[in-house]
Amino acid sequence: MEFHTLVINPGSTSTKAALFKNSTPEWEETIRHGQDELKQFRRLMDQYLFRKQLILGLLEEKGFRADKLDAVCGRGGLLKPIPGGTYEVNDSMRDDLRKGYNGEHASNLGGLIAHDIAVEVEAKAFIVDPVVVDELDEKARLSGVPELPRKSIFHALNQKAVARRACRELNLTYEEANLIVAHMGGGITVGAHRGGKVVDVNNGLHGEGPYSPERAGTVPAGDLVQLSLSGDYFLDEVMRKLIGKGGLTAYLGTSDAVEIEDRIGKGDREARLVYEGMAYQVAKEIGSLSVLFGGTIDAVILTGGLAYGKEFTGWIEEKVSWIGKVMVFPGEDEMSALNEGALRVLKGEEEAKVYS
Ligand SMILES: Nc1ncnc2c1ncn2[C@@H]1O[C@H](COP(=O)(O)OP(=O)(O)OP(=O)(O)O)[C@@H](O)[C@H]1O
Ligand SMILES: CCCC(=O)O
Repeated sequence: MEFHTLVINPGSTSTKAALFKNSTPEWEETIRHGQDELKQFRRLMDQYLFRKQLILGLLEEKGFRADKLDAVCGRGGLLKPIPGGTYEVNDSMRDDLRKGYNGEHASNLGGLIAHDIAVEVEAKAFIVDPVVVDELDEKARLSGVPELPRKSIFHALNQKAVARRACRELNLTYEEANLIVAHMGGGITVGAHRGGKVVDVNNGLHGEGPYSPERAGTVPAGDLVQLSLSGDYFLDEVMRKLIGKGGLTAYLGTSDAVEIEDRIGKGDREARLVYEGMAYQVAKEIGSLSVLFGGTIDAVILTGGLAYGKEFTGWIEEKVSWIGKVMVFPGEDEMSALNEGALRVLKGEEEAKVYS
C-alpha cells in the first residue's frame, strides 16, 4: 500500500515542506524568510495565508495533485500540555492553535494549515509530538513556588525521533531504554527519557536550563526580579533578554556558532570562554538528569545544529562520558519524524490520539 503525506514545518525564519511516499521523501524544500518579509505581519496568525500559499505554490511547482494526498502533517504548536504521539487535528485543537493557548510560536500555524489543505481533498490531518508534550514526573513539576510550576516545553519532535534512532542502533525499544537527549539548536533542551516518556526536561522557551545561541536559560532569580522592577525596562525588553537576545547573542553579538568557532580559531579568548561556558552548562544539565536513572543509562545523545561543532561536542563528551555511551546526531530530522508519525497511523500500527 502506498501513502502520500505532505509535511509542513513552519519555523520562525523559514517554512519547510516535504512530500513523502511511504518513508521516502519525493522532495523537501526550505523557504527562508528575511526579517523584513515577516515584519509586515503584526501577529503570528496574520502569516497564515502567506505561508499556506507558499506551500500550495510548492505543490503546484512540483506538479503534484493535492487530491492524491492521504495525509497532511504539520508541526504542532503551543497547545495544552499533552502526552507524546500523533494527534488528528480537530476543532478543539484548531481553536487552541489559533488563540495560542500557551503563547505564540510559528509551529501554531502547522496544524491549521495541515487541516485546511487536507479538508479540501478529504485527506487526514495530523500533528506529531508538539513542543508542549508533557510526560513529566509529578516531582519534576515542583519549582518551590506553587504559583509557578515547572512546565514541559521542549524540542519533543526531534528529541523523540533521535531517541528512537539511537534505540534502533542499540537494539533496544524506546520503551525500555534509559536515555538523556540534549537538543542544541537556537534553544537548548535536555530531556530524561525513561520508559518511553520524557520525565524531566528544562523549559527551553521560557528561561530554564543552559544558555543557548539566543536564549538566557536559568538566570539568578532575585536579580532578574530586581532588574524587571527597576523601571529601566518594559516587560517585552526583559523577555527579549531571556529569549531572542540572550546567551551567545548577549555576550558575543551573534547566535552563529560557526562564526564564533572562527573567532576562537583566530585567538578570541572571550568567544572561547562563552562558547566553552555553554558546553559546561549543557554537561551540568546532563549530569543533573543522570541521577534519575540509578546508574543504568543506555546513551547520552547530542543533537541539533550545534552538534555539528566537533570541538563543542568534544567539551561536553569529556565531562559526561563517565555517565554512559555518548552518541552524536548533528542537525535535526523533524520532517521525517512528522512523516513517520503520520505513517504509523495510516498503516494502522498506532491509533491517532484525540486532543481535547
Ligand atoms: N557546522 C556547524 N558547526 C557548528 N555550529 C553549527 C553548524 N551548523 C549550524 N550550527 C549552529 O547551530 C545553531 C542552530 O541550530 P538549529 O539549526 O538546530 O537551530 P534552529 O532550528 O534555528 O532552532 P531550534 O533547534 O532551537 O528549533 C546555530 O548556532 C548555528 O550557528
Ligand atoms: C523549546 C521549544 C522549541 C523551540 O526552541 O522553539
